[in-house]
Amino acid sequence: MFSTPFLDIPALASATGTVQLPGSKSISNRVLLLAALAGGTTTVHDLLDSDDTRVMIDALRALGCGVERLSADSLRIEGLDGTLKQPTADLFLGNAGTAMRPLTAALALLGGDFELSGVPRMHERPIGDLVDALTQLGCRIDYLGNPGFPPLRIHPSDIATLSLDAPIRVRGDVSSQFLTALLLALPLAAGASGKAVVIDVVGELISKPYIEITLNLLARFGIAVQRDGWERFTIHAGCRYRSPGEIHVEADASSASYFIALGALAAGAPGQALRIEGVGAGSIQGDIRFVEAARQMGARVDSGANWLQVSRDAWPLRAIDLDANHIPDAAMTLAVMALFADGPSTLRNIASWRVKETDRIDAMAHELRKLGATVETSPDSICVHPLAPAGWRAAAIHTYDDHRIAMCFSLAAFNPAGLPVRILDPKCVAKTFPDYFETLFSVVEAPHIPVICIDGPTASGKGTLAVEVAHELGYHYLDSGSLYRVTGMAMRRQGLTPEPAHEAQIAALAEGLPLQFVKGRVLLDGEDVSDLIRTEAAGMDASRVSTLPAVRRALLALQKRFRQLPGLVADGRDMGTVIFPDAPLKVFLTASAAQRAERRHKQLISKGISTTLDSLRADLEARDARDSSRSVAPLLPAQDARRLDNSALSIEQSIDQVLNWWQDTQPFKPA
Ligand SMILES: O=C(O)C1=C[C@@H](OP(=O)(O)O)[C@@H](O)[C@H](O)C1
Ligand SMILES: C=C(OP(=O)(O)O)C(=O)O
Repeated sequence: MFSTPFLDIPALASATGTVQLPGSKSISNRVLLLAALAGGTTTVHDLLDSDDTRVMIDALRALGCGVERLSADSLRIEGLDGTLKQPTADLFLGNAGTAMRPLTAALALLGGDFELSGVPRMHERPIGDLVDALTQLGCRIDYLGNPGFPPLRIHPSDIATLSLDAPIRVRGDVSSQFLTALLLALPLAAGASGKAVVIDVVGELISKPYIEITLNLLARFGIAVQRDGWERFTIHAGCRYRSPGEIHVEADASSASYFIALGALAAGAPGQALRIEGVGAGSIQGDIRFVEAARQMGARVDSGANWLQVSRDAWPLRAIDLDANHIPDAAMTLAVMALFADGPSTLRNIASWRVKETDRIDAMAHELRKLGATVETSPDSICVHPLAPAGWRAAAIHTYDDHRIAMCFSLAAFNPAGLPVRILDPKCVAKTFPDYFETLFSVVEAPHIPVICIDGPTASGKGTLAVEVAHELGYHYLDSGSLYRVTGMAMRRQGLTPEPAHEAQIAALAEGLPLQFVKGRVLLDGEDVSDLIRTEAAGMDASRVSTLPAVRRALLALQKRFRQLPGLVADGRDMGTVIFPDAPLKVFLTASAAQRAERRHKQLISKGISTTLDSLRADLEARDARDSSRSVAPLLPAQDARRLDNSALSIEQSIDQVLNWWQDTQPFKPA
């Protein structure tokens, strides 16, 4: 996950490969609650691991439910079977509607004293219609803040005394999650009372396909519900939750929408499609119908039961006019696709957008306008005009702590103007898809991946500076100075010696080195070799392999391969001059020999190695002279490098300077 203040996505061109998507949020949280309400053990596979499921799991644990994590995406749940082990708890439910609404209903019926709260935005998301329905039944719920909104206090009630004779009326026109909450929880009452429970929906039910997910999963847990149109739902008398034992969660169809759009937008080579695995035509999620809308706009989509294959067909895309009430979440993706269409596109009947993670109609309009688009809105619709190539502007997209805004605006990086897109607070994707950007970067190609080169003499502090700049920008990091040392070490491990006779083998080894630089450490195939490559012998081997031309060529190729999305910070001695001569920012870092000698002295003393300042300084000066006068790859600043003398600067000041220079190269105005 990118936890940086912003993430810059360079202009993207094509997309190919396969993505495996994380589990469905809507299915995961329903299954977790149903497994907790049922008796016995349920093993859940392919569960979504994200903020929304974590708050649900933490809540179930706080209620005394046994939850054992088997792996990152599988859990074993010991159900409560109708009896709470912890009848009092304060539950924090973040911004997860699928936790707040269903838990409110379940806890109101289970009996106990609970406080339910969330992030500030959750306290602005309505819950009054659900509380009204539960109050009619005889449950006691107080608002702790504004009436109609969380936080809530739920008081104990006796399930035996609930009024179940008349149908329970619930409004369905603000959120379908109120009806889902009642459907998931009321089997408790139907079971305990031996009476059928009838729910009547008041007003036109929105987001209907989510009710189908609820009914489908209730059936998997042994609860049959009779549905009469979308107005009346009857839960059979005496029903009981029965665990299916094992259950698999499909991949998230709403998350699939970004990749379906990607396939439609990216100019892939003919016959090359983007493959999406884990969800397909057999999905129980309503958002799979995003495929129909994408096809209407011009995507070519092939599908199997649990896979999709997408490529660009019509170009520009065709404008669309759609009642998107059935796909409220995925429809946001259409609003960004509309920028690439042949006319204005309108999405209608989406008033619920206004009460989700943010007011999504206003937020989408505001951010689309920043890209240059003309956008019209009404209380329940949005109309987006396409952008001509010259109309696009580089924008820093505010994400309002809304995962879907962050994800759908990443698609703007396909703009024909070749502009990057800045996504502010990219970690908001943690709600449902923590690795969204990593997954995106694994299948897209960018014509120009940015590189920041930081070259300079030994002990100038370039390693520390480069690591920090990479960290701030969420970029990859290349410590090129360690490459010959690692190659030497890998060579010895293969039983080879630094002789010309082994040159080809060493070069082959060097080119494929499975190297990573993580938090200032050097990892070779996952093993931390940072200290091993710093020995005297490793230094000797490094300088001997560096004289073999085939090895130098192999390492050149290896270094270039570090240039990956979203960008790279490379430190060394010839990054800006030889390896990445087209880098948009090159920094030549220096410090006085006296300063560098002092820093090195402190470093060695802290490691218990005794030495004198004078001798260190003399060594450094001699090395500088050798480095800058040698005929092969002398240590010289690139012509277009910016010089930074950090003798009198703190590390923070140096980082700020480089980040400011970087900002100057970018087309974004400060956010
Ligand atoms: O039941 C569900 O899992 C959901 C229902 C929808 O909400 P509304 O019914 O409020 O539209 C949807 O937007 C949300 O992301 C998940
Ligand atoms: C509306 C959403 O979430 P929630 O489940 O919190 O309602 C969403 O994921 O887009």
